Amino acid sequence: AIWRPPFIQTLLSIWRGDPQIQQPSTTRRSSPADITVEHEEEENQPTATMTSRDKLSSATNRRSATAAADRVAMPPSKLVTEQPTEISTNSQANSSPSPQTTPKATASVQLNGDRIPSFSLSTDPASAAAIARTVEANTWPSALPTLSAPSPPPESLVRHQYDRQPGTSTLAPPPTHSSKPAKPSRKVTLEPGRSPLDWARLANNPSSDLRNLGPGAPYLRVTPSMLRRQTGRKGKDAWTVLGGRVYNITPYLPFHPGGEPELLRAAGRDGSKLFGEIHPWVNYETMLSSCLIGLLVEEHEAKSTGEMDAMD
Ligand code: HEM
Repeated sequence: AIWRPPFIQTLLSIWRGDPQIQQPSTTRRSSPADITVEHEEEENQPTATMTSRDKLSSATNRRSATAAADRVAMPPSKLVTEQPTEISTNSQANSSPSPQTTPKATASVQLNGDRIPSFSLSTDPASAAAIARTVEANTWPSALPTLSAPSPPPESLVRHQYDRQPGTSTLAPPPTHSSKPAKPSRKVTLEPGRSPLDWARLANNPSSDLRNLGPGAPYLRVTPSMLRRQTGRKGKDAWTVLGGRVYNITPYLPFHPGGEPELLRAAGRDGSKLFGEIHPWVNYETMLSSCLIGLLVEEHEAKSTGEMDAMD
């Protein structure tokens, strides 16, 4: 083989129309084998004047000479020889097998001025480390969107939106005095004709004897012993004491909104405290005026019906 300067060989290759020489790729690794294949196809065209041995010898000499010249003339790819320091230091990761099975994006940082990373699919285990170090080095262009996840909403907003307590809707009207009381009602369903108006009509009828003492009977001085016998049982009327006065509550029992058993709790004794605990606003004096028996007196004070008339 005749020694020729490298640039001469390069010019010859360009003149021959070798695509590998005319359009060198910056991303593909140029190897002498690649170029040799091109020449091999070209040189394998047989001629009539060459023997098979001459053709073999000629082709071999040309290939070796061309490959040697290309190695000198064509600098290796920068991606192969000029790896960043941080990537080349991960040769240990290259040698050890990685359990990663899915392809990962790899960063190849070009050091020709613009530090814009490019990515390609690869199973190289050093790629992840290269990406991480590239990001840490803040080489991302500012125009590219970041991959950071949006921050979650504040805990207070989540709690107010999804954990609203019943009855606290912002659409509900503000609480007023017409709202139901917290204590459940203990009223009972009364029989027809037992309404407060029915009671008022009956109580104001002069022909009604709600005292059950006979027509024109005077007011009585009632002793505690007399009161205890008026329990509403064994055919006797139910008397109670409200504010020192004795009333016959027997005719009112079917009209009592709280039910007869409730009203009978005060029968035969002083019901003032019990009454005041449940409904002190009720005007019992007016409602039971026609049921008045007399005054509660001490045991020795009960003398005559004449004194009972003085209660008026
Ligand atoms: C002293 C024994 C009495 C007891 C233990 C008693 C008990 C009750 C109870 C438990 C209620 C239902 C309260 C509710 O949850 O709404 C009630 C209602 C009522 N009671 Fe009595 N009561 C007594 C005497 C009387 C008397 C003497 C009168 C009148 C003559 C009366 C008139 C009423 C009225 C008008 C209501 C309805 C109150 C309302 O609409 O809020 N009670 N009573």
